[in-house]
Parts: sequence; structure tokens; C-alpha cells
Amino acid sequence: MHDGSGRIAVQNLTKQFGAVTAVNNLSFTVDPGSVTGFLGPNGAGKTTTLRMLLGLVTPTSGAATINGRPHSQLGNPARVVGAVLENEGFHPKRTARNHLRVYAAAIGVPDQRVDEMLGLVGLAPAADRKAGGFSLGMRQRLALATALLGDPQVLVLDEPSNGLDPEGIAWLRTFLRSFAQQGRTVLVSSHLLSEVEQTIDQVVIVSAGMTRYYGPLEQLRASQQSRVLVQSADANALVTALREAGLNQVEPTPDGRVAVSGATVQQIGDISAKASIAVYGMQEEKADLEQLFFQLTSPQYGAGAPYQQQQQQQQPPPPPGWGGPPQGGFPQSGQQPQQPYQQTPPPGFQQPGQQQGWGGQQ
Ligand SMILES: Nc1ncnc2c1ncn2[C@@H]1O[C@H](COP(=O)(O)OP(=O)(O)OP(=O)(O)O)[C@@H](O)[C@H]1O
Repeated sequence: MHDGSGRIAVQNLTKQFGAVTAVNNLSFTVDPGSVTGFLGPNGAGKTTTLRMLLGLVTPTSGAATINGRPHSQLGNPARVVGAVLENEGFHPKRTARNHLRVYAAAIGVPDQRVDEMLGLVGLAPAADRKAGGFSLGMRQRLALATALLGDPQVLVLDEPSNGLDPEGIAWLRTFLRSFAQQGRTVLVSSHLLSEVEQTIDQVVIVSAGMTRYYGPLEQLRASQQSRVLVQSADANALVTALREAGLNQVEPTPDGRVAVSGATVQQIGDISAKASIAVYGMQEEKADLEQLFFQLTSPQYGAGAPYQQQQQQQQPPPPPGWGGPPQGGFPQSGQQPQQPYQQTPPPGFQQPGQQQGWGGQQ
């Protein structure tokens, strides 16, 4: 039997569909009591990974386990893991209640739980309507009710906010947090960090099938460095003065200002006053998390990406993960975000692969 831990473990997981490497040596763990966001752009390999975890796709190599076991060895899996996957198929002529009753019978759960779950996901008023007439959001709610029927210890959700209205998204957020607070495990995929940012504790960011960041969301947040943009009478003299004062992250910007990281407005003001350089304005700028996410994942689609398939690390960066802001730095105002990988990637990163093609078979 399984170990009952509620832990999800993905170890060196790889899936090849013909010439396409959908998932490339991916490793991470999700512990009970937390909500982990599984994030990456379209085609990053999220769904394939979740399908391997749920026993729906066979890995080419590596392992994905829940409670220390592959899905096929979980005994009564619906009692261990509930899943909401994309494009969930419901019999169009069957009502929501009947759909859940059929499923409840199959996993040995009393009918009473069907109505409880319909109420929980807000579908009680539509319980006797046919699923074929449901909106996307209603289908998501029905899929969640189905996943919860077996009172599982672990929830795996693939893009669950798709189609949900703002109220539904807020409800889902609260629900997932309280589910995790009961000591259960939640893994939720999304291609939008902003969509899950308020829900998750830990984040696994993937791009081109590989881990780009794995660790606490707080740490990713803390890694965002702010910078100060200084408008002065003499940018070159200011750069020299700041560097001489021991600041090493000082760069002139194309618009004639000086960008300074790792120093406060007050420190910069004091140094420029001491060097008798007039300062006309300072602006503090904070890189936002969404932009950082974009920078971490954009090489997947960067045509002619600046570096391609250099040596690949065999292990993913271990938590707590990543230790600094993107190498490409902050985008200049009015410019496109820079590719973060134009220079040597920070330690702990896996290299992104070349953009992968379409097609192939399972
Ligand atoms: N059955 C399959 N046969 C061939 N290629 C596949 C198959 N399933 C997935 N792929 C390919 O594997 C890669 C990863 O796809 P996957 O659906 O796992 O990504 P994703 O991160 O879930 O993307 P999205 O956010 O768009 O759902 C893509 O290049 C996709 O075309």
C-alpha cells in the first residue's frame, strides 16, 4: 500500500512524443499542507506532467508518485487523489447530479455526498440540468465536484480557473487554501502567475519541459530587486562617484539617467551631494513578479533564443531555488523586456531547450 503521506514526488521525469520532448528531466516535490503552483507558458509540458502523475500517460523515463506510489498502485485512487484536467468529458445528456451519482457509485461513495459536493461548488441550482448545456465555468465546477467526491488527500488541478467568473476564481482560491490548511496537498497548474499568485506557497516554473525555478513564492518575490533611476546634471560623473563610493550595480540608461541597484534613495542622494552633482529627480522602480515570470519562461518562444541547448544540468535546481534577479536586468522604460538569458544564466538554472515542434504520438 501507499505511505499515506499525501506527498507528490516527480523525479527526473521525461516524456518524449516522437521527436518532441514534452517533459525533460523534471523533478519537484509537493508536500501536504501547501498549495504549489505549476506554472509555464503554453506547451511547457504542464498537462503532460500532470497526466503522467495521474497514470494517463506513461513516462519515457523517471517517475511521478503520490504517497510514494505510482498512480496505478494506489488501490482506490479516487480516495487518494482528485483531479481536474483540461477538456474533461461529461456525458452531455446526463444531469450534473446523475453524473456525480454514477461516479460516486463507481468509487463506493454514498449518494448524499453528491448533493454536498454540488452545494460546495455552487452547482446546486443547476443539479438537474444536462451537462451538455453547461458553460465552461460550470463544467469546471462539475469537474471539481467530481474530483472531491472521494474526499481525497491530494488535489491536482490543470488550469482550474479557465472559464470561471471572478466570483468563481475568488471562491476557488479560498477553497484551495482551506483544503491545504487541513493538511492536504494541492498542485495547480496555470500559464498565468497572476491567476494563482494569491493562492500558492510554492512554485514550480517550467519552460520547454524543464524546471526554471522551484521554491517558495516568497523567495521569488524577495529576489526581485528594486532599482533607483536618477536624473542628474552629469550622468557620467554620477556613475563614477557612485562606483567610487562602493556601489557596483550602477549603469547609465539610454535616456540619460543612471540606474542604481542595491542602494537607497538616501544613500544615492548623499553620495551625489558629496560629489557636488545636482540631482533633479529619483524614481524607485520595482520589477514585478509577472515580468519576472515572463523573463524566466520567454526563451521557450524566443525565436533565435540567445542561447540554445548548452550543457543541460541533470538535476533541477534544488529548493530554495534561485538566488537573484534575471541577468538581463530590468527593461528600460519604453522598451521590450530584455531576454534574461543573454548572458551567463544564474547558478541553479537549467538551460532552456530549443523550441519544440508539434506532432508525434504518445
Ligand atoms: N499526445 C501528444 N502527442 C504529441 N505531442 C504532444 C502530445 N501531448 C503533448 N504534446 C506536446 O508536448 C508539449 C507539451 O504539451 P503540454 O500539453 O504538456 O503543455 P502545457 O504546458 O500543458 O501547455 P498548455 O498550457 O497549452 O496546456 C507540446 O509541444 C505538445 O504539442
